[in-house]
Amino acid sequence: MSRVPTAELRRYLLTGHIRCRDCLRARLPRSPGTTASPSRQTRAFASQNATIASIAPSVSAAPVTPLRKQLKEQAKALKASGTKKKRNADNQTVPGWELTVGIEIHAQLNTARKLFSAAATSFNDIPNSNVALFDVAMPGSQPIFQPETLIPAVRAALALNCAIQPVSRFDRKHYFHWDQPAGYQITQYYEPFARDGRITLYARDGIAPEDGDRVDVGIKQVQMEQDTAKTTAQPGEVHWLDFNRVGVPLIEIITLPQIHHPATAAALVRKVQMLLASVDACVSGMEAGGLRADVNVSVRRTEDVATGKLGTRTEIKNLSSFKAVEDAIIAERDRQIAVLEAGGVVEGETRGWSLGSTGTRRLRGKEGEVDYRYMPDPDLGPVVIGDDLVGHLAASMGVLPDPEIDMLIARYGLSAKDALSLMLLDNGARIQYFYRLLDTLDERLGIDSSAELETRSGHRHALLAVNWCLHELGKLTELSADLGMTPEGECKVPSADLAAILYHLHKREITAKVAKDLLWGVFRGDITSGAVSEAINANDLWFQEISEQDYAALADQAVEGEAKVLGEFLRFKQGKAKAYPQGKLMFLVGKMMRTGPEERMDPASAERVMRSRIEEVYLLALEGSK
Ligand SMILES: Nc1ncnc2c1ncn2[C@@H]1O[C@H](COP(=O)(O)OP(=O)(O)OP(=O)(O)O)[C@@H](O)[C@H]1O
Ligand SMILES: [Mg+2]
Ligand SMILES: [Mg+2]
Repeated sequence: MSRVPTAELRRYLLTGHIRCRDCLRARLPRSPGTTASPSRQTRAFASQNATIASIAPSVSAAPVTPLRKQLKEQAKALKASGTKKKRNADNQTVPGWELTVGIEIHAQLNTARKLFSAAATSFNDIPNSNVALFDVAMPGSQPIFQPETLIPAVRAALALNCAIQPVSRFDRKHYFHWDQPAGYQITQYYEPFARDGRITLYARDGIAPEDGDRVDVGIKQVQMEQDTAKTTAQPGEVHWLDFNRVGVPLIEIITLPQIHHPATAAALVRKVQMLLASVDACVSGMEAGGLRADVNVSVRRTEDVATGKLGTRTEIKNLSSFKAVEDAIIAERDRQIAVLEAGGVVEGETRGWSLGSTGTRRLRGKEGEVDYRYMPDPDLGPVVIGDDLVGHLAASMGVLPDPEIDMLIARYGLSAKDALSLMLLDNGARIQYFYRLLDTLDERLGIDSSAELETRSGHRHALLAVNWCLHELGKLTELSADLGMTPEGECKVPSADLAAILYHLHKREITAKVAKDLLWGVFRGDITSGAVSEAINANDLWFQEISEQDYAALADQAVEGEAKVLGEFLRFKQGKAKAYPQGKLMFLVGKMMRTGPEERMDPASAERVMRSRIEEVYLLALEGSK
């Protein structure tokens, strides 16, 4: 992130004095490094507030380390410590105990304006450039509810099967922290705009096997509220603040305490992300910070389940990955059980979790819990949502994830796992890319995309497209920067260019190896958009396959001296071995590929010819000689 230009904000925050009338305009640094060390005043402000950090409800001050790196370091540390962690899949239950979890999910709504001001909600702009006077609580400024924020909010609540409330209200929730200039957050709590929802999770969503085929989790309510400023911690107790995020509309989705397994909790958050993306309600997913989860955890002995009374809950705030949700719940469950088994009591408290840790850590206890002094906001009237709006949004909602996954499986022959991955990647944009790619591919292959593709060969090009969308595009991001995927489903590899590559591959006009090289060429910009075929021409990359006779000759050569290997095929034919020796077959194919002109050979053809030579020539000869 670039440096936060503090000059204007400092003036306001420290002296209450501000010059500009509308938005706070950022000033670019005069030269790099000139303002890198913060002024005494900023330091004073930061340290004065440092103690407050420990009681503030949300501080997103963690320095950003790539997830992959964090996980690697975590694995290394575990290996070094000699402690082998139990796999999460084997750690869903503890005999004699029942776990209960309720989740609060905060999601940034996809709107152009903030909740109570007309400032833009763009996050990639220069820090502190999208800040209206109300957003920094300028005395005299007032909230102006932006009705358009209701559109994604209501769509999200409908996707969660909630009852939309005709009248809802905003309250002030008071606490003091630097990321909240007014000293209170405007939120709905007592009269939210949506209640009584439900989310259904299936086995394919990744719920714990103990939950069977499906589990329903109730949604207590969905409320609208303001986001806080973004804090970036710097060395020496200095914090940089970006007020672009202040006042951005959020929804808080609160589930009932009806989840009993850690994997099911993670699956619920994943599904909520997918649902919000499918109705276009949310800007980005967890990996990009658009979704954050707080998990509430309690345990009770199985013999106490019949009493209906839950154990005391603790809350772990601000989890930012699905894995963190599952890991933190497991760690907290085990901690609570250990406390109770040692004869202690679980205290209601707020706890924190950082990636790679093995336990949750206490942030504040119940006695330290802030009294939020909720009160109705006198500057805001009730929000009235008419049936016409609800009806219109319900009618125009589009396909939700479950029917879409069903369709992907039935129509294109995808596995449930691949369908789910496609839906989740790039917060729903990867599947849009897949549809664009498939449309172009269908058109080039002359396939009527509206017709049912029931045969296996009908699925073949779709499966090829899925495979490349998931795995080959995925490989590009492993080694290099991101794909630059837009919400509409276009990226650095235009779908039309990938369609051209896959068209030639599907028609067996190029090899898979050449196709992969072309993909890199397009990604790096070496091949300009629309010029895939020209690149194949220019570099003489067309596949000129050797003849069947050539393949047969290579097969004969590969089989020479391999009597023992051929014996394995004979054993299978005679029923002495149960499984076909596929590994041995591929060994022989490998030999063929190494001796022949690889760029003119197709491994699938080599395999086919080798298999038929074994069956029709060599085995007959072997049988005859016995
Ligand atoms: N005994 C319990 N065990 C586990 N979860 C619980 C238990 N009791 C309540 N919960 C869950 O705790 C969550 C409470 O969230 P809610 O937003 O209503 O209150 P809060 O956490 O006090 O407020 P906030 O954190 O927003 O200031 C819900 O998801 C609920 O299901
Ligand atoms: Mg809450
Ligand atoms: Mg909470």
